[in-house]
Amino acid sequence: MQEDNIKVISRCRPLNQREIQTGAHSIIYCNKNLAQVSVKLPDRKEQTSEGQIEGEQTRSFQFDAVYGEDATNQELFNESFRPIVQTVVEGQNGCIFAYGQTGAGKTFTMSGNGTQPGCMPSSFNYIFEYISQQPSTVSFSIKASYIEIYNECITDLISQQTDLRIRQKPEQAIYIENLSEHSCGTKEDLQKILEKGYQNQCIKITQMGQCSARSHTMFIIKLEKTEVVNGEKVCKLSTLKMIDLAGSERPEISRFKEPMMINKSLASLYVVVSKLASQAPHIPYRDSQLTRLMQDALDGNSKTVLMALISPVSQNYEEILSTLRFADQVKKIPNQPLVKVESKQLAANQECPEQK
Ligand SMILES: Nc1ncnc2c1ncn2[C@@H]1O[C@H](COP(=O)(O)OP(=O)(O)OP(=O)(O)O)[C@@H](O)[C@H]1O
Repeated sequence: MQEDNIKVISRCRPLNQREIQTGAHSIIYCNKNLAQVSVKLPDRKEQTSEGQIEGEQTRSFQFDAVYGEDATNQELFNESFRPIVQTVVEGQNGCIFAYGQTGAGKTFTMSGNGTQPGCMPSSFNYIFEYISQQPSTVSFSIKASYIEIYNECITDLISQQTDLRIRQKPEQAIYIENLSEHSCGTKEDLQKILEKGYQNQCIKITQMGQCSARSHTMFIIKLEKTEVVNGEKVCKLSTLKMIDLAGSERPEISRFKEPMMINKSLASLYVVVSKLASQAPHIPYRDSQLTRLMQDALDGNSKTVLMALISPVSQNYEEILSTLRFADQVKKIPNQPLVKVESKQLAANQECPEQK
C-alpha cells in the first residue's frame, strides 16, 4: 500500500511549574504503541461551545504517531521529521508544520533550546551530514529564506523588507517576489539565518507592540542537487518548508484584542483542510497568504507532517479538543499520488535552471 503523503502526529507537553504549583493535573493520556491520544473530561462538567458534555469520559484520536510528556525533541526528529528531510535531500518537496494553542510547545518543538535542539537545527544537521556522505559526482547548493506572515502581510525576516507579494508564472510553482535567499554552505550558515530572523522578529515585535504568538513563521530551504551520470548532469530542485503557526486559540477567548484579519490565515487553513477532507471540487487556497504558500504541502506536491501540539491541563480542554479535531480533519485528507519533482537533464557545462 502506498504511504500517506500527509502524516499527522500529536505531542502533549509536560505540566509547567506554575501549573504544578496550582495543583493542576494532566487530562491527556498518550498511548504511543497505539498512536492514540485520549482526553479525559475535566472533573466538573463544563459548558463548551457545543453545549453541555454529557456522560462521555474520554475522547480518543488516532494519528500516525503520538508523543507524551516524556518524549524528547530527538525522538520526534528521528521518528517523524527525519523521513521528511530525507525526502527533500533525495529531491522531493517536504513540509513540517506545527499547530496548537499559544504555549502548547510549537516553538519548543520546531526550534528547541540549548539542551534539546528542535526540528529545525536537527534538520540542518541531517542535511549536511547527508551531503558529506555523497560521492564526488553529486553536488548540492542550498539557499535559505525566512518569512513571517502577520495580519496577511509577508515580511522577509532577513532583509526586513515587508509587504512582499506572492506571484505565480504560468505552469510554475508560486513564489514570493523579492524574497531574499541566502546561500548556505554549512549547517552553521543555516543556523545563523534562523537566529538572525528570530532576532529581527523580536525587534519588530518590540517596535510594533505585536505579539509573536499571533504571527506565522516559515523557514524555507531550497536544495539543488546535481548529479553527473555518464557525462550528463541531472538536476533536482526541492524545497523544505518548516512552519511555526500562530497560536490557534479562537478570537473570542484570545488574550489579545485583535481584528479578525490576524486569524484570517488560520481560518482559511481550517476551510482548506475541511474542503480537502470532504473532497470538495474547489479548494480556496487563494483565500489567504498562508494557504497559498501551503498549497503544495497539502495538494500532493510534498511529503508533509502536521504536528498538533497540546497542553495537558483541564483549563485548556476546549482548545485541546479543537486542536485534535483539526488534526483529525487533516488525517482525513485522502492520499494523493506524490507529484514527482522533475529531474532536468543538462549538458555538462549547463547550469541548473533558476529555482522559483
Ligand atoms: N515538550 C516540552 N518539554 C518541556 N518544555 C516544553 C515542552 N513544550 C513546551 N515547553 C515549554 O513550554 C513553554 C511554551 O512553549 P512554546 O513557547 O514552545 O509554545 P508555543 O506553542 O510556541 O507558543 P507561542 O504560540 O506563544 O509561540 C516554553 O517555556 C517551553 O520551553
